Order: sequence, then C-alpha cells, then structure tokens
Amino acid sequence: MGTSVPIDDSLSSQCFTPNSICYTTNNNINADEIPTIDYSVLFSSDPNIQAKALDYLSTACHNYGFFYLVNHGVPEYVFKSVFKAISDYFEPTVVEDRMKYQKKSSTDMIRWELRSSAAENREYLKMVTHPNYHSPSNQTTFSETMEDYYTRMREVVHGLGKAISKTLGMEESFIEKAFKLESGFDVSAMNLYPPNFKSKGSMGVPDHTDPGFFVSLIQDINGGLQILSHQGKWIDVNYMPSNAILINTGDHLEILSNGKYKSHVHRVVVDNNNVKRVSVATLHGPSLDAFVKPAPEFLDDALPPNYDGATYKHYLEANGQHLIDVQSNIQQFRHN
Ligand SMILES: O=C(O)CCC(=O)C(=O)O
Ligand SMILES: [Fe+2]
Repeated sequence: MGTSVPIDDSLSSQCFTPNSICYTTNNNINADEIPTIDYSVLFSSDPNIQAKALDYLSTACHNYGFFYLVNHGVPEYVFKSVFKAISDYFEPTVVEDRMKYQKKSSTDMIRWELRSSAAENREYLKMVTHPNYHSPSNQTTFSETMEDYYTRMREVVHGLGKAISKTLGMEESFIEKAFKLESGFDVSAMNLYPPNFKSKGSMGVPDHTDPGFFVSLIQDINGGLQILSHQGKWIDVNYMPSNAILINTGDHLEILSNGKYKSHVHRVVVDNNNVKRVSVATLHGPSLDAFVKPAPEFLDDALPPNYDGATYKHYLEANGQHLIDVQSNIQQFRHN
C-alpha cells in the first residue's frame, strides 16, 4: 500500500447529497475512477430519474463490476460501532480467546485464522451470518453490534437484487428467485491488516474473485485494496467516500448473466506495518440449494452457455473446501 489515504469526507459532501445527481453528470467515467451509485435514487418515484440511475448502475456492473454505494440507509453510527467492535475483538493481548475458532471441523460456522507468510498477511474472523447468524458466544457486544450491521445489509441485498435485475432487462424479482435470496448464504470476513504478529511480505490477500451475488466491503481507512479493471490495470481503492460501501459483483452474477456482468480480480497489499486497517468483506451468496446456471434470456445461437450449472453448495465445495472458505471455483465451471 505504501501510502494510506484518510477517508475523504469532502467527497461525500460535494457530490452525494440526496438530490445531487452524480450519475447524470458523470456518465463518462474515467477508467481509473470507481463509479458511485446513489442507492436511494435507484428507487426514485420519478420514472425518468430512476431510469437514468439504473442506466448508470448497468454501466457500473457491465464496464466495472465494482462501485461505491452511497445513501444506502445504513447509518454512520453503525459503521463506527462496527469498526470499534472489530478493533476491540482483535486486541493483541487476548489472542488465545480467538484461537479456539481455528480450523477444527468441516461443520464450523465460525473460523479464525492468523496468516503471516509471503503469500498472505492478515488476521481474520469469518462467520456465517445468514440465513442463520453465528458469532462467538462469549462476545455479547461484538455479536450484537455485528448482527445489527448484517441485518441492515440484508435490506441492501434485496434492494440491489431488484435494481440489478432491472438493469439486466428482467422483472425485479429475477435475481431474488434465481438465487433464492430469502435464504441466501452470507459469510462475512472481518480482516485486520497487518496481523498482530506483523506481515512477512507485501501481500495482504492474494489475487482472487469471490463467489456469490456480490461482496459488500467497508473499511476504516483507505489504502491497500486494489481491483483489476477490465483493461487489465490495477486500481487503488484510495478515495472511498466516508460511509460508502464498496460493492464488487461476484461469480454467480457472472454465471447467471452468462458473462454479461463479470466478477473482478482484486487483492490487498500491506507493505507498511505502521498502518492498521480493518475491513469487513461480506459475501452475499445464493441459497446453498439454489441451482445457478446461465439464464435462457442470456443465451442464443451465437452465445451458448459458457458455464456449467451447479448448486451454490456444490460450487463452494468443488475443490474440496469447506463452505466457510467461500473460495471462487469459477475456472472449474467456465468453459472458456
Ligand atoms: O480486506 C479487503 O479489502 C478485501 C478482502 C477480500 O477481498 C476478501 O476477504 O475476500
Ligand atoms: Fe475478496
């Protein structure tokens, strides 16, 4: 990361007040910029405004695969409480408490790891947060704070399900039905960079895409996350507006849309042990029993299905992994 850039409050006040229409003035997005989507405008009662907002969302999904979401309804105090709860949880002196969630059984719904190697440098806690919420039983404040955040995020999952369905030219319940979102399988990773035992290299998390509908990411400080654009250029996520949520579309939107909306490679670099960064990356997936395949509406003679269908559970376990690993296996399901 080298430099870390404080979260920029001025960006949000300049551009993202509820009535400012960033998406109309910013249609020629600079290739290095990450598009910003105003969530509230996607549901505007004015059909013209809503159509323009959906148009912009479609560009963001098609040309980028990631965007900042603002005016999403999750209040600022929730973000502050989440970062405090996670920082307290990762308190270095009580690491023994966390170790009991180290990999033990294939049915674990909570997993703690401390990775400190040339390949990966982070401490993380992963929890299955939906359809059933799991959290460490002896951490009441932490568990309640995080549950509040995840419950609010479920509203956003359903909202983006509707909006993104429309951008695909489908009825608004299309994604909801295809992914059985009501029982969608969510796994959240709370990450601390560098880990308390210091990094042993510059890689926080190596290059990867994520499975699922999309990943929502929040962070307490800018700097470290990089996304590979369609043009093959690494973009630094350095100017995330305060209280924004970074949305990164996942493998299953790619499969469902037969490659129209692609999931994007990203990574985290941490070459500076002086800067502490906390992030929460939540993978919002289809239901484990949802069979996801390219929808017929995205197929024709010139565009046959480019992915094999599978249940989400089968997809996640295809490489012998445990569900909570939520690793991408898209190369096994993609034809070319
Ligand atoms: O911490 C971050 O910025 C991203 C983490 C990530 O990509 C993941 O957990 O899948
Ligand atoms: Fe990721």
